Amino acid sequence: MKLTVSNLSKQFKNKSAVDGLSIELKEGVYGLLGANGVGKTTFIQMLCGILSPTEGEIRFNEKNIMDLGEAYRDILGYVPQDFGYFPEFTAEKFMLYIAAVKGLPAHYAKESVQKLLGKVNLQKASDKKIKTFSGGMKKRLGIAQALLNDPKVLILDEPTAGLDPKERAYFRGMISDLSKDRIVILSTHIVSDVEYIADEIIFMKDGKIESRGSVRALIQTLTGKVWEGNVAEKDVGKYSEKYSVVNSHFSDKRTYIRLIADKKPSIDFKEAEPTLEDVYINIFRTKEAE
Ligand SMILES: Nc1ncnc2c1ncn2[C@@H]1O[C@H](COP(=O)(O)OP(=O)(O)OP(=O)(O)O)[C@@H](O)[C@H]1O
Repeated sequence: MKLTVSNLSKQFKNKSAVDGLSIELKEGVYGLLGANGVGKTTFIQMLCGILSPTEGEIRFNEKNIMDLGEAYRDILGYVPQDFGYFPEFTAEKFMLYIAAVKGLPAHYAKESVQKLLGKVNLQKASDKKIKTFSGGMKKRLGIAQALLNDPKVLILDEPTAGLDPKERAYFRGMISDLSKDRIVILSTHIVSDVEYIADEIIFMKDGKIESRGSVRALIQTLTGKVWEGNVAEKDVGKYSEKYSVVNSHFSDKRTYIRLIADKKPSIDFKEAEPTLEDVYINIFRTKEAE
């Protein structure tokens, strides 16, 4: 199974939201990371066949998804950023409604609705109206509806926005469980959402793929380049002008700084273990500086 994106572009008037993007995706979890506005949603909407590209194409197992039409929608699950949740519907009624829209047979729908509500831990809330749900419950319902057709390609756009840390952790576990035999694409600007569950990270910037690889490989690119130290407050500006500062905070009369540099910046610094957050900030900071 593969999803092949070739030279994909989307132009909105004079704005190029996606710009000549090519990638091949196989079974596994992909974390699509990038700051707000880099083109993630536009890319995802094209992957779902909701938006048509200005140029290029997307193929599922060598067939253009636009030509596949309904057959592609049958294998696709999509959790959009904002979902129209029908506040007066109960969770079960909403799921049955989506199952009908997806054309699933009624007897099969009834059974899988209960199973899926269980999977996302909403079984007890199945007869509660959606307007009474917390943000996390709505997100979980969004995932459950996307799974109704047992999709081969599952796409989630900013799925953890508005969730608290506990809900985020629960969500990560759930995605890991779902990833077998599927292509799962998870778009986010939050590194920790994908750090532990993605087989591959795709950094997107200005409508293009800036960098990609496994978490481990990406982190390794910064080995020996991440430093942390405590410096006098008057020197903070000097370091932030010269280096990519990942983190800084004032503590105990001095300022703690974590930065990226090819060589040890001064005797006040010691080498630190790189993280994916460092990679993210380095990519976006370096480019901004240019
Ligand atoms: N329908 C549209 N018409 C004009 N410009 C658009 C349209 N949709 C998106 N854009 C622009 O294209 C760029 C990419 O937007 P997109 O929503 O894809 O980014 P994103 O990475 O998903 O950001 P976010 O996380 O904020 O949704 C932005 O500059 C945005 O303003």
